[in-house]
Amino acid sequence: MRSTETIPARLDRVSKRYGGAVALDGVAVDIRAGELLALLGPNGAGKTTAIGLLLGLHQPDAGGVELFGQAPQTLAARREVGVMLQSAGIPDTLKVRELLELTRSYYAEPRSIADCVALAGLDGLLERLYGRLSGGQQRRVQFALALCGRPRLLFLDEPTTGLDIEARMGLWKAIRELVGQGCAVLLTTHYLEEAEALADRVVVLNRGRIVAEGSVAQIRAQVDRRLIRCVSRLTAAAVAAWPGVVAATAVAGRLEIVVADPEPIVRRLLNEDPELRELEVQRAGLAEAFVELTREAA
Ligand SMILES: Nc1ncnc2c1ncn2[C@@H]1O[C@H](COP(=O)(O)OP(=O)(O)OP(=O)(O)O)[C@@H](O)[C@H]1O
Repeated sequence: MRSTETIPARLDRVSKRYGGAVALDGVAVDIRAGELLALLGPNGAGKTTAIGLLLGLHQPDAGGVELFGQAPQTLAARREVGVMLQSAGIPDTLKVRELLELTRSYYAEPRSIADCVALAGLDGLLERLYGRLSGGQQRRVQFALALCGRPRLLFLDEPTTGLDIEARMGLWKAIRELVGQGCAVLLTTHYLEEAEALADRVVVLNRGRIVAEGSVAQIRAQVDRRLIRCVSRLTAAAVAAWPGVVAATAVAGRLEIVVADPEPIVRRLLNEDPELRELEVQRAGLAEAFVELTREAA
């Protein structure tokens, strides 16, 4: 049998139902040290359930869940884990410094306050009450609390929601630094550019099943599509019905058309609308692949 002690997190053919609803159906994923795994999927795909199982908050109906080769409820395993969830439940009436000191006290070898401040971008916030911070500042405090115990496994559930661009870039840099130090990270995000920027590996869940898995480049190649953009009087609904068009949408006054083979569609576009402007063709990104993968599976 393969030793699993060095694998920070493992879901081994896990299934979970809530009454009649299947939340996860035979999902197998390992998260390795020094790897950032992005778990993607539309609403209801099973991402939160997967995190809940790994945190020991729920029991699977079938299959196994391990943290560092142990049950997720084990104290020794939990001490290796840092968590930043959507709902934080952090007391409003404590100062940022007090929150950090309290959380650090649970761990054997916590990071220094100065390191936490630097990694999470908390300059000038230590003496402020948590409840009086802006949403983005609170998010950064939550990140600091997740990493202050020097975890070997970090769960980041939509960590940059509500952050401005500068704060988001700062958080990405800190996440890369932690991964570089060997930390394993499970990231869920609705920002596909975040997965493109950070993920070593992507797992796409839909309706409780893995529908695609691999590097960002592999997922993108699995759905090798081109994205045509233009300004045109043609409607998205009309273009969507053309043979060879995978999807067509109107985005901010432009048509965005996903296709496998761009030339015939470009020809037809120019034929049907000689006034068409600002034509661009590019390789489709993770976002387009993701939409198609989750739609195919549905
Ligand atoms: N406590 C619960 N009771 C009943 N059904 C639940 C419960 N928790 C989750 N489910 C169902 O299980 C499925 C998976 O939900 P889950 O929250 O894991 O999805 P998700 O991928 O995290 O979605 P989102 O992106 O919306 O957060 C959904 O159909 C959901 O309605």
